[in-house]
Amino acid sequence: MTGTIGYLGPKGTFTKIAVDSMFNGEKKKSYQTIPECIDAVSNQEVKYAVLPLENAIEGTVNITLDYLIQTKNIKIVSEVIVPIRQHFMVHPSNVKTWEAVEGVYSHSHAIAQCHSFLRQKFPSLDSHSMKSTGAAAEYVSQHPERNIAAIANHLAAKEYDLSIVEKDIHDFDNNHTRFVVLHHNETSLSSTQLEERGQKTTLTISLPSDRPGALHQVLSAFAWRHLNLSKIESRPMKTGLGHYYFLIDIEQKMDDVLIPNAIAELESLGCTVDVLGSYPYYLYNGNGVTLAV
Ligand SMILES: O=C(O)C(=O)C[C@]1(C(=O)O)C=C[C@@H](O)C=C1
Repeated sequence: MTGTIGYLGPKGTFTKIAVDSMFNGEKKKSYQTIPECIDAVSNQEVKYAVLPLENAIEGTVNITLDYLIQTKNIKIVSEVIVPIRQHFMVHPSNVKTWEAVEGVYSHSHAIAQCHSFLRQKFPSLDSHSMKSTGAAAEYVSQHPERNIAAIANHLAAKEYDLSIVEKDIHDFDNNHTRFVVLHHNETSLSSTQLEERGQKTTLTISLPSDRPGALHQVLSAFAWRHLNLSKIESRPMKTGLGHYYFLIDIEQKMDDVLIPNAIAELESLGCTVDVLGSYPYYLYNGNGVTLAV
């Protein structure tokens, strides 16, 4: 694998952990926002982009999904699932006063993953949404004069010299995020560092309007072929109230018969189907790969 890899940075983000678990030795370039990173892979400024798609507590990262769907020339070529541990951190000069912080900074998904902790410990604390957890940690490190905190991971604490004052503040233990690797063609990408956990094919399906039972017919095209679905989600098409498309993950790779025939059946019902990718997925458990901080 050669070529630059784009990711949601700066240093110390969860996406940086994901990108390092998949790519070792390649040049990496951080982008401040998800759309900028998607544009970079679409314009071939970078070869691959790694971005968060779904979190076990907070659900889909809508901005990744929406841009992925709108940007027609990129596909999901691989996926890595990363455990997410959120910590509460402050500038070292504020360690003694951390229980009186006047604000908390983080990515909106990270704040949402720690909702119960924040509600119980700081019922009236202002939370500020930042472009990433890494950007929040960087901001807190640059403002020692303010008694503020960031929610971020242990690498961010190390990177920006912050002190973790409360560990593992996410509301549920089994916190994981799916990160997708995007590329401007359809060739799936295998990791040389991680063990494969399975294969998936992701489709978007828009239903014909005003057809009773259309969703039932869509699902039965998969059911009678014994195609196992691991996710179904609806998203607004942004063309008007009540207009949705469905995002479906099939738990197998694209084959020559079953999935193409299911798609043909859906198209004959008047559905529009797009394949967002057919790719292997991996679990990074923190072992076996040395992460470059
Ligand atoms: O802000 C980061 O560190 C990210 O990599 C983004 C992101 C997300 O968008 O969900 C990734 C994983 C965590 O779920 C929280 C934040």
